Amino acid sequence: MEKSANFLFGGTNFNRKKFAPDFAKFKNRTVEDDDRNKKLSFFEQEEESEEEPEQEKIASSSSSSKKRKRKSANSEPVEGFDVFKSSKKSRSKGKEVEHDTKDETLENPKKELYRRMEQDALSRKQYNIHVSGNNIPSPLKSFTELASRYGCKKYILRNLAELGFKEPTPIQRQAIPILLSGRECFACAPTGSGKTFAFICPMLIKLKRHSTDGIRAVILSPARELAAQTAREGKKLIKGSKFNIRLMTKPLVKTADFSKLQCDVLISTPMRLKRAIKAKKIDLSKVEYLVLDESDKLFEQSMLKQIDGVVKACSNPSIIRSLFSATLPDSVEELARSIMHDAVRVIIGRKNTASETVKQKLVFAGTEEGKLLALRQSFAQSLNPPVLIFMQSKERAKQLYDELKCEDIRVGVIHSDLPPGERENAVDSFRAGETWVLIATDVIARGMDFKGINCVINYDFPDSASAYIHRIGRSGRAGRSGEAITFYTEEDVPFLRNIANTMTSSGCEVPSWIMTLKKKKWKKHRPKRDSISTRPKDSKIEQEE
Ligand SMILES: Nc1ncnc2c1ncn2[C@@H]1O[C@H](COP(=O)(O)OP(=O)(O)OP(=O)(O)O)[C@@H](O)[C@H]1O
Repeated sequence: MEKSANFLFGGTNFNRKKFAPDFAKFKNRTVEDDDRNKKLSFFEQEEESEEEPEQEKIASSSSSSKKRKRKSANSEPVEGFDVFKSSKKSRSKGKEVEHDTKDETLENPKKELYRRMEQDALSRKQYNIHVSGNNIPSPLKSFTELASRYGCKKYILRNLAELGFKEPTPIQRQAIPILLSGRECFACAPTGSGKTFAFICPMLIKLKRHSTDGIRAVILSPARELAAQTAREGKKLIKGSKFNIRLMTKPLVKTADFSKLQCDVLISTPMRLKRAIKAKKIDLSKVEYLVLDESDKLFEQSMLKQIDGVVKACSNPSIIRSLFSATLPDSVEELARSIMHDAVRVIIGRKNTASETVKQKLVFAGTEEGKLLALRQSFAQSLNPPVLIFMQSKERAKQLYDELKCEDIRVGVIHSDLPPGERENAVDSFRAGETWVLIATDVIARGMDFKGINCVINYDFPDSASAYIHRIGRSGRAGRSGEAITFYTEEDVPFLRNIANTMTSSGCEVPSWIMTLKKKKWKKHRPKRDSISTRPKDSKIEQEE
């Protein structure tokens, strides 16, 4: 027993001196404090009585402490203080009570704190949650805790239930309480593990209700399709409320009067938002929440300038920023640490690994012609749609589409040369099952949640390990199983080892000769490849003439 306790608290030494103010909170709690809290709850009940959660609004004190309270060591939500809140709640409702009573808590704050720490450690171990930072809030046990701990409105819980979500995913268990307690965070969790709701849910709970005060939350996504998907997912969660979630579209940037626009949450790509900022069309000074989804992509050189512009425009000093991705390079972590305030780091499982629910295979195709033959053969043998095929460039995506479009396969294509409407159609038709095979560039490699993709084919070898992780992560989402096939030619062999490492760390077997290859440092591996065609060269010449 003692052994397991040592294990759980390995490296953790409770510093009573450091947390003296928090002990004082336990000791100095008075009847007035209780009354004050009751008044706050009542005030909130008056405002939105039909939506008010049944359980006591523990979060009222934390929401009133919004303005940079996290800067003060005294007011930070230390774990002991959380315990205090939940014991108060359990007295009032008699629910979720373990065995703590007020007296016990007051007399034994240290014991209580240890108990909570032990529970948190067990829970984090169970869900493979790794955290670092100060005073990290306990992971959620269930969605209902959102009401009991944070005063979440009923409609959100109802909508989560309607979506069929029975319990929070590991990233939701930990990231939601962190953001709800007013802390900044950067998080890395596998593809398809529910990161979207991990940041939308706490945002809506904290914003509480629709307001005419202007934009209060911004979510940045690196691609239009992902921004549109995030807006759609967010709207599922606000059903039954007056919240306004808006997607920044081209017409909106051009024509909208943002000073009059009803918008609580704005979802945009960095480019579109930067344009609106530059044209002085939009005021982001009241933004309380900023989420950088697929943060490592957003921090790439091509987007960094726009991100910088948006971060600067969100000038509210109390802003809470968060970074989410399935891949978190050390450089992004460093950047995050330097710009964020007292941020909590959350990693689910092992950092930068592929989803374990995807069966991964490497296939040597020899030449470009060999790839096309292999693809046709596999379709002829067993086409199990939906299938997503990734290409290294829009030119190659067009070429493959031209090769396959006249065959019996319902095939679509998406790349950045297509007009927005056609891009949207390509995604919608694929979602609706009208196209079985979607040929794509990396524009949809990240974040896109197509239900039940059976197979991802990396027709062209990905240009980085993170591209590989995101591409194959379009399959095997939300616990489902999936498959990923990666074609390679001689040119790709030097880079096999990097993919092989990712494969083995997510439980897939890799031929031993690949593991003996030298690891190569890669910078965007996109070799010049022969064009895609199986037509005999002579017939091509005839046609060109
Ligand atoms: N608590 C939950 N229970 C069941 N399903 C969930 C839960 N939360 C989210 N999902 C579903 O899981 C799927 C993947 O979620 P999401 O798109 O947020 O993944 P992600 O972690 O952002 O992936 P990626 O890294 O690819 O962006 C979605 O279909 C979503 O509806």
